[in-house]
Amino acid sequence: MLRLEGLEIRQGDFALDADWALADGSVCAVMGPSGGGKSTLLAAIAGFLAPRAGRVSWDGRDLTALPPAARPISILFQDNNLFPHLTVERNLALGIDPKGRLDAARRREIEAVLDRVGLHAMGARRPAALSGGQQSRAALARVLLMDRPLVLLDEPFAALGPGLRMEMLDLAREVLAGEGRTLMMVSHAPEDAARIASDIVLVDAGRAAAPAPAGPLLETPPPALRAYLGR
Ligand SMILES: Nc1ncnc2c1ncn2[C@@H]1O[C@H](COP(=O)(O)OP(=O)(O)OP(=O)(O)O)[C@@H](O)[C@H]1O
Repeated sequence: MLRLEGLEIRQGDFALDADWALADGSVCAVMGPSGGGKSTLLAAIAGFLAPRAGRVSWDGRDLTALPPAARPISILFQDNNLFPHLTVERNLALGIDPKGRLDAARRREIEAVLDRVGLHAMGARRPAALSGGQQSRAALARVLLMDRPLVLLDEPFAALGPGLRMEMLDLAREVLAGEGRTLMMVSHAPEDAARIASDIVLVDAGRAAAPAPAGPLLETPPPALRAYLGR
């Protein structure tokens, strides 16, 4: 279980506090006004930003002092973080081994995750030879291969058209949350949250509120969320 205990994040003049836990297997949308601190919250959980006070823990283990790579977390950003000069297969291999080694067993493992995300036999291509949606699938395949229990999505599908974005959200839920992983995703689109989120964390006015069930919150949004949803 992810737990944020008395977490205080400072970034220049900007301050954000959080004190809550997120149940395992949740699909949690992180919502709130622009500049409210959604990406900052994810960066602190992932370990790219050291908090001024408090702890980030997973299953009771304090992660606060650990570098990002040592945390049970993978993070997916909008640009997908695929190296353009490397094949999809090599990009995926780098997700689990800093040297990106490819032996026969590793190749089979990579082929299997590529199949799961709908990229059968595309491992030899470079990212430029894939469509935008296929690149998103490759990035998702790398997260699958990394097999960490907490996955943070910082608007990875925002550049895709609405139909394709929904397809990718469904796929993310199916292949990631479907196996018991916990998902947190920053989203600007209420329909994203309505589609896959079990919970919503509202980030506003210097505070990341505790996760609350998505259905009731979207149905009767509090003022900060209503403004954000444009209602
Ligand atoms: N490196 C930095 N130094 C100082 N302040 C920063 C830095 N990066 C971001 N900020 C500030 O931190 C606040 C939160 O930014 P953040 O990107 O987390 O917001 P967000 O909710 O993700 O916004 P958006 O929805 O626009 O992406 C903003 O006020 C921003 O100006």
